Parts: sequence; structure tokens; C-alpha cells
Amino acid sequence: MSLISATGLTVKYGTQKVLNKIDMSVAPGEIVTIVGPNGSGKTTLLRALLGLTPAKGKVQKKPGLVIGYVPQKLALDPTLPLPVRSFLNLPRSHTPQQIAEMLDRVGVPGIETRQVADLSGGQLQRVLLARALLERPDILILDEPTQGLDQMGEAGFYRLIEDVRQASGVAVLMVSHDLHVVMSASDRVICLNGHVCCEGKPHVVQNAPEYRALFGYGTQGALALYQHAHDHNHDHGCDHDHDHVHNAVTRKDDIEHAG
Ligand SMILES: Nc1ncnc2c1ncn2[C@@H]1O[C@H](COP(=O)(O)OP(=O)(O)OP(=O)(O)O)[C@@H](O)[C@H]1O
Repeated sequence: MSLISATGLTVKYGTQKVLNKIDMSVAPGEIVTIVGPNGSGKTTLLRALLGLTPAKGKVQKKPGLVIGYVPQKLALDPTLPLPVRSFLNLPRSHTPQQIAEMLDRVGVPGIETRQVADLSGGQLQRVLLARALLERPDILILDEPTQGLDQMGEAGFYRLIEDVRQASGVAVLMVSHDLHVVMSASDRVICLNGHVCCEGKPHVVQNAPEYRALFGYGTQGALALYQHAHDHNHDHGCDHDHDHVHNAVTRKDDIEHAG
């Protein structure tokens, strides 16, 4: 049984349909990454799954599911004094030993007394991850967890996620722009553009015309890093017009079966 699933999930902001009939799920222990261009609805999908954004359709969660959520942005007043230890004790307190062990586990040992506002981007991401993990989640939901990190920082963070999964069996659903790392660190990739353009194992998705139409070899073309042969068939891809969802879903099915 999946931990969390969506069926026909649709979100509108005013008249703008941001998500159209999304079907997706995450199984126990799986690392699933959502990729898609800016504004394609990635954050909205996470928020709808979490019940933070009103949506039509169905979200089903395993009974008693514990979710560890790391949002894209931390809404903290930088002038407010907030040591790491106090931050990690929100919303529930933990023993000093639990906190010390968790900080060690995520690679930032001994920073309990540092101010959250003074942390580097990479340290803050790890503290946010520690806070989510302290809740002993069945699934981590991470929204662009490596935003603002350099390439080394990104790679290190994804290695850490993989280690955490190995050690605890936690499932991971994340949004990422770091396609190069995503492709190596995910069990499954969902390519989103208002609807699910394609999904499957990373190597299957990266060869899908829908994926190439979105990410191609352009500015975000991390694909070029590990695939140099040019394929001339990448023009007919994920349609930005949501009326063509039926075609995209058919294509999605083809890809899944091909994988
Ligand atoms: N609260 C809101 N009210 C109105 N429109 C919104 C709201 N939140 C998001 N949107 C719009 O919905 C669309 C999808 O936004 P979303 O943040 O989910 O995209 P995204 O794929 O996460 O983008 P990015 O990669 O830039 O983070 C965008 O056009 C955005 O402007």
C-alpha cells in the first residue's frame, strides 16, 4: 500500500488551473522527485498533498502517517534570537541527546547554540532536515531542499538524503531543479507541467520526449551532462495546453510500460 496518493487532484487559483487531474503516489521507502519548469505547480502539488492548499480530487494517506515537511522558504524573523536547539524543539521538545545525535547525523554536529539566522544555506538546510527527522516521519516532503547551495553542497545533501533513507527506511518526496543530481538520487521521477507529463525510472524519463521538450539541452539542460548524443525527436513533447491531458496520460502509460 502506498504511503500517500493523489487521484484526480486539481487546483485552481481564481480562474487559473494550476494542477489538472494529477494521479500520483509514493510507496514506503521510495525516493520520488518532482521536476518541472518554474510555475508548473510543483510546490502547489506538495501543498495540496499536505492539505495546505484546497484541491479537488482525492488525497489518501496511510492511517497514522507521519510526514516531515521541509518548506521551500523559512518564514522566520531574522532579528528574532533563535538558537538552533530552541528551533529544533518546535513544535515538540526533544532531549539534548536526541538533538545532539540528530545534528551529528545530518552533518552539522555541535551547533545547538548557534543562531538560526547566522547559519549558512547548507547548514540551515541540514537543520531543517534534522527538525523534520526528529518527528520520526514515514515520509519526508522536501521542497527544493538544495536551493541556494553550490554544486558540492547539493551533491552532499542528496547523499545525506540517500543515507537517511538507507538507515531509517523513510520515503522521500521532493521537488528539485537540480536535474543532474535528481537523476542519480531518485527511484522515480515525475515530470510535471500542470499535469503529469511523464513519470518513471530516471533513465526512462530522461529519454521521454515530454521531458526533453521541457528540459532539452537548454539553460537547464543538465541532461547534456550525461547524455551527449543529439536526438532530433524531442520537439513533440509536453504540451503547455492542459486540454491535451489525455494525450499526455496515454504517453505516460506508454513510458511506464516501456520501463
Ligand atoms: N497562493 C497563490 N495564489 C495565486 N496563484 C498562485 C498561488 N500560489 C501559486 N500560484 C501560481 O500557481 C502556479 C504554480 O505555482 P507553484 O509555486 O506551484 O509552481 P512551482 O512549479 O513550484 O514553481 P517554482 O519552480 O518557480 O517554485 C504559478 O503560476 C503561481 O504563480
